[in-house]
Amino acid sequence: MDDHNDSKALFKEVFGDSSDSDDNEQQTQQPQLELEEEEDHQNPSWEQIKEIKGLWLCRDFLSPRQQSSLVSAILNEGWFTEPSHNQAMRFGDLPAWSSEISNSIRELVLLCDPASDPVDLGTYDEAKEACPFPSGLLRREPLFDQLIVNVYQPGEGISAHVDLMRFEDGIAIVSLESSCVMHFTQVDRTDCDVKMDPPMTKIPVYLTPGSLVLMSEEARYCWKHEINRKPGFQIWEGQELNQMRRISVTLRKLCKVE
Ligand SMILES: O=C(O)CCC(=O)C(=O)O
Ligand SMILES: [Fe+2]
Repeated sequence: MDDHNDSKALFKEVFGDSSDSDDNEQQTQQPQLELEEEEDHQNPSWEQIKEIKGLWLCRDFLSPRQQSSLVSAILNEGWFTEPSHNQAMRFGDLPAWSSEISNSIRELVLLCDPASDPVDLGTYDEAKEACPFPSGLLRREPLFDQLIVNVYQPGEGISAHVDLMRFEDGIAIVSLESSCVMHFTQVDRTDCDVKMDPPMTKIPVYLTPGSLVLMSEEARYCWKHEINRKPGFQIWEGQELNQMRRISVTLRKLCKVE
């Protein structure tokens, strides 16, 4: 309990807290990840991975200060006290720091969501293509209700997979600590006829600490993602990456059960 409160306080200190701004206001969820904090100014910019529809990267989603605060909040949860504990999964009511991330993702994507700017309807389709998260998904409540935190020691990664179909479209991954290369390969399915030349190309995506990956549509359903941290696989710009511990936070939404 105390640990939880400590981490909440720590997170508030670094990320700000809008809940005590006006006692008379209804307790509404406000975006609290102040990504444009004064002395910790970040300028988050989106990069579309052009080979993979629906794959977006925001390289400077969290500032170094926000990253260390988030790492502390995660470690303060007490989920990783044993070296053998390397994954924690939570459903439903997620920790405050995780809601902060969700709010921040929503806020950041809304800044370039064509549906929130009806003026330029002529180019709506183009603008939709250029949006990091489909509008329909962005408006769902909650945006995410499942959380996985993975802690990888050097050499450890995750094998190629498509996330389970029990999760809706629209997945977010925040990277912390060690940089890594995530590789994407096409799934071998007839309903995923993604045109690639040559067809089995592996697309590497460099994930730096503080970056955010958003996967939807083809990226989520038609491509596997993997992180192979065995020697010889973590190469970026011709250099083998120096590996340390890596932490990732994955946010997803469970499909509704009919
Ligand atoms: O650790 C990561 O960056 C990816 C995690 C992941 O793909 C998953 O949990 O499904
Ligand atoms: Fe995954």
